[in-house]
Formats: sequence, structure tokens, C-alpha cells
Amino acid sequence: MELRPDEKIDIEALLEDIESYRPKRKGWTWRKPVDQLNLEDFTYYNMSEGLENSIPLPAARSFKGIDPQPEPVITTEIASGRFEDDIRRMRMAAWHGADHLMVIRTAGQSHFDGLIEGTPEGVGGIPITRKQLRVTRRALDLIEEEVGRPLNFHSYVSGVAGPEIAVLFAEEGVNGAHQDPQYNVLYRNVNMFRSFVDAAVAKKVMASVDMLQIDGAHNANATARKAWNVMPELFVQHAINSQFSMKAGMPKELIALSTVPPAAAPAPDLRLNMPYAVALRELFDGFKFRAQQNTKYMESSIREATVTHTLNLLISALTSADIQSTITPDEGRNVPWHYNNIMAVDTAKQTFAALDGIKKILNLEEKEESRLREDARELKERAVLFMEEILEVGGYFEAVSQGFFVDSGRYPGRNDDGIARDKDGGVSADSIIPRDDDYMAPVCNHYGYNNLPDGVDKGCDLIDGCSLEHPEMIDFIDELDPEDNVNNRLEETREFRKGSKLKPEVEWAADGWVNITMFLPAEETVAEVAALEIAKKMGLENAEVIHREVMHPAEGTLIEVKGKVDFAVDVDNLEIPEKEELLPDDEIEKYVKENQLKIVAATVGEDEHSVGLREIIDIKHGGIEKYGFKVTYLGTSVPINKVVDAAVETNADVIMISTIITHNDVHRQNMQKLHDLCIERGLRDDVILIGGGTQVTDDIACESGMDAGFGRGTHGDDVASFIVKKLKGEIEDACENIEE
Ligand SMILES: Cc1ncc(COP(=O)(O)O)c(/C=N\CC[C@H](N)C(=O)O)c1O
Repeated sequence: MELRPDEKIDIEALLEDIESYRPKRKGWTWRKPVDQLNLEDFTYYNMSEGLENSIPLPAARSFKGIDPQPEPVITTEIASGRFEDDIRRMRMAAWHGADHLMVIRTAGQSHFDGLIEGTPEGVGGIPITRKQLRVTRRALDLIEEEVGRPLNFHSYVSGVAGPEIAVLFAEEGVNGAHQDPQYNVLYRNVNMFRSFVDAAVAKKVMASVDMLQIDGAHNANATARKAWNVMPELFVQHAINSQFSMKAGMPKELIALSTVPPAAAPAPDLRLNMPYAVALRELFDGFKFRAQQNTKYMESSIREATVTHTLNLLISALTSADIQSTITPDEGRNVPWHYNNIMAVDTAKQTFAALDGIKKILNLEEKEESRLREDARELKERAVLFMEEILEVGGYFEAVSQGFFVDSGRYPGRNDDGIARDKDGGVSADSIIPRDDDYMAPVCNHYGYNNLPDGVDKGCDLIDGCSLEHPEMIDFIDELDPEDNVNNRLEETREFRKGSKLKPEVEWAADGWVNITMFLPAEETVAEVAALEIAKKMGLENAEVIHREVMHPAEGTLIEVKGKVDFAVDVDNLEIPEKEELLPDDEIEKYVKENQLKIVAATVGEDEHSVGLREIIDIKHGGIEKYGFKVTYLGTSVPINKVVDAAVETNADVIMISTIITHNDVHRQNMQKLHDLCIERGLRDDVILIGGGTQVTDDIACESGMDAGFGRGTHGDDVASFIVKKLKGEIEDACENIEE
């Protein structure tokens, strides 16, 4: 099976014969850095190898479409609850530059003391099951071929089924996972002894297939009342999980510390966080760093979340990040919608490109006496004191039971509001059974006591290899629930996925959700109610305000409302315009030179914008001069009659006017005036009239008497190809199909 960029991924095909699918490889892949990358006019210093297929940033249009790929692995987190829709989102994210696809688990899976089978729909995340992992990894095999870069698939091993999930991930080729026993203890109230015993077993299995591990320290930052006070503790949490992981057999280079800023604006984020970020990387030299913005400060403002994300990326660029997680900007208002995943991936790619080589111009090797150095040192000192006190009271478990962790005090200060856990309490308390003397498990990579016969160092040698070497030993269980399974869901959405029906969606195929933004000149509560009424009148169902922002207490409020449409459009009933095929450059050039074509060009009216028209004309931007057109450029704010005079004097074949300002439809008026004046002066039939501008479309230009219009995103070759086709009579009159 191979993906084609012009075809949707076929979920049914991915499901075929899934029981015999085997992962292509196991373990984590890093990007391939490129020392000095030359792309068109620029040199980059912190980039990695490019992609075969990708979608560059919108502004790449001005830079010949370059799409530099930053060195750090870029993560997108997905939580749709339906793996068949997660897959489509992953493909979009991969094209935009994500190479780490992390799926959030269905609510509460941390407390499932066993594996889930089949493909039930999840709540706030996906039920992690063998079938879901297998189909997703199979899809990622195809998507990585399509984009030309390996993709890391990731989820979580934490929770009471940690060891089972670790083995499942190892068998199914999952490439990365969160595993941190402290997470179980502090945030899922799993018994602390069970958590650490399970973690040792899970980590050893993860290490055996080179799975990358992310720890859970960021959760303290998202939980603590005053996260900027828990920075010393974070060092301690990282140290506990990192050392424990190494003791369980994990190599340093696959242990990623999850580092998240403790604050965000309006707090002085970077001044608080830079010392911590610098100190962390000094203390844990040799480990990997997974940077992420703090989800705690995500409100419903997409703008605000994006700026916070950008500032987090600035810290990554100024210090270092091996993996850069991208929190979707809508994390604060709904379970992330797929296009917001893509926005977040673009934010990371954009910011890293903009900051490329920043360390070459900003020397962060701060002077000894700098504030940054002092603060960094103080944080380390507080962390060491914290660690010493843990030892003093009798070790980690005792410290947890005394509520040492996630206390909002600035250590050694304490507010006694930490998360305390009873040693003998929590989920799965008293569930550890010591291994008997004759305990023997015939499996490889098993942590701890295993009474293997002399001379046997690998348990599974006794049975000629276990499921990690012989996947055919795996008992693949397909669907268990006759109702809640992917086949039923695919049936419901078939006409939208494979038929001609089209419906808006935000996370699931044909979910029907749309989002409308409106400004209402009313105070907040009135605006909210009015917005819902407007949505209702527009026929939106389940309308809900998902964002409101006061512009002024009395003058007005910005409201975003999501709502469902209960209809679909049928693509077969739509008039889809043919995509204009451009003539080959040499054909254009030959015709232009043979006919010595002349053009008069100007930005007209009271308009001083010249860049767009210059881009269409100048050779430097790939403009039409490169084809040999003789262009008389009249400049900006040129009156229409002057343009026509020049066309007459030069016996021009084409007049091109640029008209950017659209206030009171002045762009339409300018084009209409040009048309009318050419008729008046008797040259309308001998000259091609072209209107251009950011808001000019072909339709608008035609309605205003032009022969064609070129708006945002068009280039010199579009214009040159049109002119030659028109003169060759290969275009039936472009404007004929515009009803008058
Ligand atoms: C160490 C660890 N294990 C499991 C889970 C989640 O697992 P359940 O929700 O099933 O308990 C988390 C939570 N954070 C991960 C998302 C975050 N946005 C991230 O990128 O880190 C975790 O930190």
C-alpha cells in the first residue's frame, strides 16, 4: 500500500489483514541535523534534513516555497478518541512538520489493571489497545514514506497496567512513552510501592527496544498553586526518575526530561524560567530535554496560547530542546481540534526557523556575576537541600507520605499544601507479591529476581524466544464489542469519507462542527446570549460559546461560538473551476520575444502599495520580465487616464493595474474606470486589461471590466501564462462565464 498526495488515506485498507501486520522497526528515531543548510537565499545552522512532501508556512510564498525543518523532534498530541480520525490528523501534522505523534489515552486508563482490546471510542483520548496501536503504526509507516522522514509514535506506560502496556508497546513498535512512577503516585494516587515495582519492570522492557522515555515532572508545574516555587522540586523529580530509569537499564540518551515553564505572561515568564532552564541543562548534562509550554495557563484565547507557545520556543532556542512538544492553541477550550494541532506544529516550525542561529548572535554564556547565573545557582542549591531532607526523613516514600511534593512554598519554605500519599494506600495498595525462590519467568528483559537455570542468561531461551522475538506468539484479539467498534463507525461515515458528501468537521469525520467569530457591540453577558441567538438563527445546532474576550465593558465583546450544521453538501452538485494549467516557461518566452510584447503597469488611484506589483514584474521575484516582456512601470498613485495615455504612447499589448485598497470598493471602481476609458479611447479590443491586488479575485476583476484578476498567492508565471494563452486564443474569453 502506498499513499498518494492526491488521495485520502484508506482506513478500511489499513484494517485489512491487521492481525499479520508487523512493525517495520522498533525504537526511537532522531532527526538528521544538517550543519550548514543552504536553502535558496539563506543559510541555516540549527536545521535538519528536509522532507519530500510537506506544506510550508504561508509566508514561504515570498521565499520560493522553502520549508526548513528544525533540529528538534516536533510533537503533536492527539486526543480525538477515534483512532481512525487520529490517523488523518497525524498525516496532516506530518506534512506540516511533526515527527512525533502522541496519543492521549481515554480518561482513566491509568487505573485499568489490564489491557483493553478492540477499538472502542474513547473519552478525551483514545483507548490504547493492540489493534489501535497496530493500525496507527501501519498508517505511520505509509505516512513516513510519503513525507520522507521517520515518525515516532508515542503514548503512556504509566498507570497500574504499566508493565503489560510496556510489553504491548514493545511488541507493537511504539517508539516513545511517558513512564514516571512519581506520576502514578502524585497524580493518579496509585500505591507508591506498586508504582516503583511496576516502573522497574516497564522501564527494562522499554529499554530493550530503545523506546524513548518522557518523565512526568511537568505535571507538578501544571498542578502546583505557585508553580514558580516548585522549580527546586522539579530537579529532584527529574533526578529520581532519571536515576531510577538508569538503574532499570535505560540509557541516558533515551531518557527525556519533560521541562515546562512554571509561569506564563502576565507573569515575567522568561526572567523566572531562564535560570531554571539553564540550570536544568547543566545539572542533567547528557540527558535529553522535552520542552513544552505549561498547559495550566491555556485559556480559550487561541492568540494568547500561541504567544505563550512562541515564548516557550524562544526558551528552547536559547537553551536547548531535543523534543519540542506543541500544545494545540485550543487546549483551553475543547479537546483539541485537528486544524489546531496543525497550527501548533506550524508555530513551532515558524519560530525555530525565525530563531535559527540565535546563539550565534546572542551570547548566553553569561558573565559569572550575572543575575541569570546567580538565580540558576540558587535553584540548584535549593534542589540539593530538598534531596538531603528527603534522605534525612527516611527516603522518598516517607517524604511523599509527609507531603513533600508539589507544595506551593518556595523550598525550604512550605505552605503544607503538597500532595501527601499514604504508603499503604492508593489504587492497587498491598498488591505486591514477593517472588518465591523458585520464581522463574521464561521471558527476556525481565527486571529483578528470576530463578533461571545455570548458563541461561536470557529467560526466553528456554522456550526458544518469547513474543518480543516471535510475534506470531501474540494472540491478536479483534473487536470485543459488537456495537462500540471501528467497523460500525466507518459504516456511519462512509459516504463522507469515500462518497461525494462533504460536511465540516473538527475532530471526527462528518462531526458537523463549525466555529464562528463575531464582535457584538454589547457588554459580555448580553453579547453571549445574543451570539447564541444569532447562531440559532443561522441554523447551527448545539451552539456553545467557546471563547469571549471583552474589548470594552460597554463598547463590545468578541465571541466565538461553535455549532453543528445538520446538512452536507454534495460535491457532485458543485461547479468546481478547472485549475489553470500554466504554459511552460520556454513557450511563454518564445511567444513574448517573437511578438515583442509590451506592458504598461501601475499602482493606481491613491494607492502607494508597490510591493505586490513589483513582485509580479521583477525578475528577482520570478516576475514576468524574465520572459522578455517590455514593461513600462509608472509607479504608485497613478491616475487611470495617465495609465491609458502610456498604453497609447507605447502601443502596449497589456495594461496591468494594481489596486490594493478596497475601502468603499475603490478597487472595483479603479478597474471599471480603466475599462470604460479604454472603450472611450477606442483601444479596448487591442489591449488586455489585468487587475491585481490582495483582495482582487478573477470574478471581481471580470465584473469590473477586466480580462482577468490576480489576487493573493498568484505569481508572475500565472500572469505571463494567461497573457500568452489569451493572445494565442487558447482561452475562451475568461470573463464570459461571469454572469453580468
Ligand atoms: C508521566 C505521564 N504518564 C501518563 C500521563 C497521562 O496518562 P493518563 O491520563 O492515562 O493518566 C501523563 C500526562 N501528561 C501527558 C500529556 C502532556 N501534555 C505531555 O505531553 O506530557 C504523564 O505526564
